[in-house]
Amino acid sequence: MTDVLAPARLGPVRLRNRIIKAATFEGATPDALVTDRLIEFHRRPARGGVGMTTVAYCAVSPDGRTDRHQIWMRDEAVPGLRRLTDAVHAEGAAVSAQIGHAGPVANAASNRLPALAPGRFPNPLGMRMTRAATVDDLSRVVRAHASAARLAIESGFDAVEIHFGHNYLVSSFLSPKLNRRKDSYGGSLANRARLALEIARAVRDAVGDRIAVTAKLNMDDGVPGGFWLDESVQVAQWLEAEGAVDALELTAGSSLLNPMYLFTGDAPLREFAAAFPPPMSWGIRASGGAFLKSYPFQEAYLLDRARQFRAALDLPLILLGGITRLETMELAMAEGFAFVAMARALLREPDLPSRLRSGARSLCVHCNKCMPTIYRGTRCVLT
Ligand SMILES: Cc1cc2nc3c(=O)[nH]c(=O)nc-3n(C[C@H](O)[C@H](O)[C@H](O)COP(=O)(O)O)c2cc1C
Repeated sequence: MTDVLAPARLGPVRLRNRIIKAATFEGATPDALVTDRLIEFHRRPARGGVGMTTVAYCAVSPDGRTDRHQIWMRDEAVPGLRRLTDAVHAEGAAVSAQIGHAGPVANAASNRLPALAPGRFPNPLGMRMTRAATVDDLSRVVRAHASAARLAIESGFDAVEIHFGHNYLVSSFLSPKLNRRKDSYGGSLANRARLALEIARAVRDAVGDRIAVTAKLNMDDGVPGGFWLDESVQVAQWLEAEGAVDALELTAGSSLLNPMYLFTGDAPLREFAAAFPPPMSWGIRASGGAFLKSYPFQEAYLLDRARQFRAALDLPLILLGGITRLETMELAMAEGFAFVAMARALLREPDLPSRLRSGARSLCVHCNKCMPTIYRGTRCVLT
């Protein structure tokens, strides 16, 4: 059986094992540039034994950030990113840059730029209306992904992960609920998936086989009328046919409409509301139960859905979602997944991978109180 702790190939890159640190926005880039704190954030899981860590989030343009404190890929960011990738490599791990455009999840007020979306609708984070993207906007976004991927190579990254999930821009185009366009980017699934495929192709053309390309794709949005498995499997098959990605990481949920669906576990309503100034905090508290719905946590809670992709594709797949134990990783390997990705368990214990073989158990309790810390420096509140 495939050993999750043995070296593996991800496209052109060799990883020392099959455990990937999933993207968790670090809240460590106040000037939208790399800081020592961001480097330390990634050095820890690298030293702790992951095969690859993922820097989140590297927006492809200033309006593609969820807020103005996030890095966007530009020449000025390269020297800092180079220091970061050197630090991770020195620990023996590889490093991926999550690139993407936040679309309707962008905070327009913070960015001082409109949030792009398939159409015009309220953007709760910036308390503004989104701007319906024109075809020219979309071409600019496609080119920006290619350029971000080229900068990732220049910065020493081993991979880029394109964000196709969580109702960020591409995921909002995939959603039949959010995308009501009448042009060639709306309507049929082929039209709603056009942006995803154009971006994947542009990124692959830009990087060739110099680095690995992965995409983090929503299997479902967790929203009535949203993007659902049957459509997502088809999009994954189109991505496979394009040969544009070396692996797919399977996720779920909507940062815009149902954030807890991403995570499962407790909904940290009080802590989340406290992360915002009034009147946002009052609004969150008032509508909290509806916005921050809690779902019971289960080990490998995305596995049932991910199996449908495993059955329909040859492409290497990365299983994500509530993976905390070596047995679960072994199960994922036995079921044909090529990698596993972990987020919260590695915030709790960045060195967990190095202790798995000796029987270590994760101390993460899925309280999700790490989630609202993204505004002040992402961390596990229990450490
Ligand atoms: C604090 C925090 C920040 C996150 N930030 C991102 C992000 O920037 N991009 C992303 O795609 N997912 C983000 N996620 C989601 C994780 O990558 C992952 O999909 C989710 O936590 C489920 O994995 P887990 O059960 O191993 O935690 C974040 C999760 C947490 C807890």
